Amino acid sequence: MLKENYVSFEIGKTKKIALVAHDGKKKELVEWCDRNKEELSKHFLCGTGTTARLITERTGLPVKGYNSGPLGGDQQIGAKIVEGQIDFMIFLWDPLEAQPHDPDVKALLRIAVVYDIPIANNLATADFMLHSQYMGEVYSRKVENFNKTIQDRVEKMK
Ligand SMILES: O=C(CO)COP(=O)(O)O
Repeated sequence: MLKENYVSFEIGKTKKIALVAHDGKKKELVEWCDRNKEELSKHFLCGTGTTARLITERTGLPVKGYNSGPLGGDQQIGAKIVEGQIDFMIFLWDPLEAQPHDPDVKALLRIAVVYDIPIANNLATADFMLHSQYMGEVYSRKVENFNKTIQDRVEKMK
């Protein structure tokens, strides 16, 4: 039963990492990326517009930039998660500052949980993730089998 409701996704050794930080946390994330640029350079990096630009300027690492968060960047990253294009995310959201796009922030965090994406919301977690043995291995994460869910729902509606 459990088996048919879940499908597993294989993640290669090169991870696709999303990097996002609110304004009050950007300096922290940029400095963390600089300290860890050797490890990060082994992976594919992307991020919301301003965060991506600042990381590239400081570290020289290529970071594919989406729109700025308040202009839809969080949603673009959420869509990439749904498409299987992101393996894990470092998202330093600011617990002390209200955001105009709070619904987008929530949506991104929610969809990352739905798709079993590891998420670091602070640098301590980011450190643990980056130094995990799984970084150098192929890893399988399990997500609900959405085709099965749709099929079950369609059956119920009949
Ligand atoms: O607002 C953000 C995440 O919610 C981040 O967007 P920027 O990187 O464009 O500032």
